[in-house]
Amino acid sequence: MIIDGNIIKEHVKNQCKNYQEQLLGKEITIIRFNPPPNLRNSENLSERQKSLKGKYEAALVSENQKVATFESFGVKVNRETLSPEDTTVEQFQNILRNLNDNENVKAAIVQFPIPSEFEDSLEILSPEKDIDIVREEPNGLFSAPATSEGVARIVESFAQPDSNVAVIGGGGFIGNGVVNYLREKNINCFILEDGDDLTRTRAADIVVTVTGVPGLATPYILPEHRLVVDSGFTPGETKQDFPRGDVDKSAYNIPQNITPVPGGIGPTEMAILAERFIKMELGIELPEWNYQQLVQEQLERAQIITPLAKAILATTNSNDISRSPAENLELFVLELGDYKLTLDTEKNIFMVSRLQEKTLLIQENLTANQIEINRGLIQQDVINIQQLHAQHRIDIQQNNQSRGLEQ
Ligand SMILES: Nc1nc(=O)c2c([nH]1)NC[C@@H]1CN(c3ccc(C(=O)N[C@@H](CCC(=O)O)C(=O)O)cc3)C=[N+]21
Repeated sequence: MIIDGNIIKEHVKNQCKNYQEQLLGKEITIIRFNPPPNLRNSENLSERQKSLKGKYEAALVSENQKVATFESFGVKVNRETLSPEDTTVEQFQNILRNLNDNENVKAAIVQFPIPSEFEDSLEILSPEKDIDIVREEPNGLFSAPATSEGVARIVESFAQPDSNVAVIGGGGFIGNGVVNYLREKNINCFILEDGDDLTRTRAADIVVTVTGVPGLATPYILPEHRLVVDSGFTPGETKQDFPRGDVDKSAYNIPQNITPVPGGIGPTEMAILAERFIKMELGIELPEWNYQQLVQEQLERAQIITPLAKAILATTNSNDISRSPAENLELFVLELGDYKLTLDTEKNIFMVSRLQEKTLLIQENLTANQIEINRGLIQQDVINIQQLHAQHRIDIQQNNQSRGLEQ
């Protein structure tokens, strides 16, 4: 199974939306450095420089994801983007002091990497605003970065009592956080580093990689594992290239379960940050999720909704069904309440989407009789579709009756 981190992200975001009113006026600031000038022109860069440049690019990708996540439940995000050559250490320190003093700013994240001369100044950030533990010090609320917690929570979703987890890159700050979280949960683990004999992962049933070395874990290293969690994220060299994780794509068919890049730990981290903000600001711990349970829940919801939605579309007067684009004879579209129901008779696919957010909730391949996408379905969707279906049946009956009277 390819693990879908967006199921977790949607689940948590939907819960956060319930607290939207209480979060009104609360802000988070994200500070990010542009790459230093020597990395900006892409020619003649050493491998090390290319890798560092990739990390600066990843910092922007992840900032954009954080902005979208927090804004989805009404938290305002301030972006502070700094250029190393135009920023003195003193200016950076003042930015941190100002946000410490700003009562509306409840949390701050400094995106890594940052040029080394600014590192010591991170200490200035108020511990109680350090949602991602960028100061590398536990703050009484959280003990490690959100990424570490995300990785550990996925492992927890799949671990068995006798599991043994190999953490490649476990000596780094994020890897160390993973190891500490796992030990807190009494899950056995051991540490490997890039450069060690990585076939030692064969002693483990679960492998975690947090090295940021793209393609490090190959089929040779991963013969047979219950779960592989890939926390690497290296953007493609050109905009068209996909980002790469630590696990080589050729190994994707080997483990029973794997977090893909993109779509795995990245979105999971966003969910953790959202949970943390709720905990910091409202003192509320959202209920713990288990990935496999979330998938099961989504499937159950989709299985209730799909036949009802299909029945509605099948019995709707063809005058009420549109085609988009208008001339498309294969596409039947019905907008109903907050939803859009689509039947594509060419591809033989039935789809349920949420109208406002344009998110695809369910996609059923009618030929294979298989529900393929089901993320972000909430219990309210089930209730809404059940109500729409019931109302629709009343409408049909009334129409039939009135037609009967006319005859
Ligand atoms: N203080 C700090 N904390 C971080 O957590 C941190 C950081 N600095 N510096 C940069 C790295 C990188 N990182 C990512 C997080 C999410 C995605 C993510 O959500 N990616 C999407 C893809 C998004 C897209 O491709 O547009 C995905 O994997 O599906 C990517 C990268 C966090 N980082």
